[in-house]
Amino acid sequence: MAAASPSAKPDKDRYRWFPPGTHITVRGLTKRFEGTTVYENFDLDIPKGKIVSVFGPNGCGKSTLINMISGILPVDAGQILFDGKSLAETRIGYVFQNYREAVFPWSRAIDNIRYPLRFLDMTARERDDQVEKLLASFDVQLDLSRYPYQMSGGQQQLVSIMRALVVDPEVLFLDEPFSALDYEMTLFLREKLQKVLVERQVTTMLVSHDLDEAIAMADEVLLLTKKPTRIAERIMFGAARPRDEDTTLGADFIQVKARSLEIFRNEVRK
Ligand SMILES: Nc1ncnc2c1ncn2[C@@H]1O[C@H](COP(=O)(O)OP(=O)(O)OP(=O)(O)O)[C@@H](O)[C@H]1O
Repeated sequence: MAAASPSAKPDKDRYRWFPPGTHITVRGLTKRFEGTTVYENFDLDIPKGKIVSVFGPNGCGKSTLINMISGILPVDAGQILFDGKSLAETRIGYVFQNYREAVFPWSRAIDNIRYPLRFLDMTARERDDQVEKLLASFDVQLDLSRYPYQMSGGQQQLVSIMRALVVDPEVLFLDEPFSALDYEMTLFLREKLQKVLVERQVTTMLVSHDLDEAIAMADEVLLLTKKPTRIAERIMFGAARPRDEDTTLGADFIQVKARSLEIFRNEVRK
């Protein structure tokens, strides 16, 4: 007899059960907008310390998913836990697509980066150390005394990524963080971000419209269906890191991309 899937368990157990190595557990998630059901009784497990890319048809609810998990958007029903803890007990970071609205125009880069630390119970010295450590991990040349208007879009997004990471988040959410940037800056930021996330073992959910990016950044690609949204498939991608443009030329990448495209096309045709 086949093993019972978690969703076949009685509700009481389903809410408690999750596979080893899981960081985020989503159970029975339901979300409707004006009569449209986006998620209905949706379950998801996100592994600890891994990068999971979220990819799917237009409007299927990629942003809605990470916004609900990160607490930006209320859920209609369901439970979300982080290592069994609530969101309030978990340190998270969030990077928005639109960095222009995310960075504070009145603050220098360094003050933007430092900002979230003021909400943590730390001494001034500890805050400085935290910022220093982060800057060292990124290892980039950036004049931190500049204001956002004196920086390129890519530099501003870099600042907002650093601001999200300065609190040493257990979980990081990114909603199309590179889609407004030019290709050169995108490649540069992907490389830097990957390095820091892997070093710090941050559990990461990345929404991307770019399938190559979704795969190249990910340990696992979460492919979603059209609404009401379910998981179409989860595909592991185990290529060595650091990954760069050449990663997308490898046989394993091409295989994962072909399978992802097949699922995506099937969904879009429905
Ligand atoms: N505040 C809202 N009010 C009404 N409908 C909404 C709201 N936010 C999202 N939706 C709808 O919910 C669905 C999912 O939206 P969401 O932005 O999460 O999808 P997405 O997969 O991230 O989209 P895209 O591929 O366009 O980035 C869409 O049909 C969208 O129109």
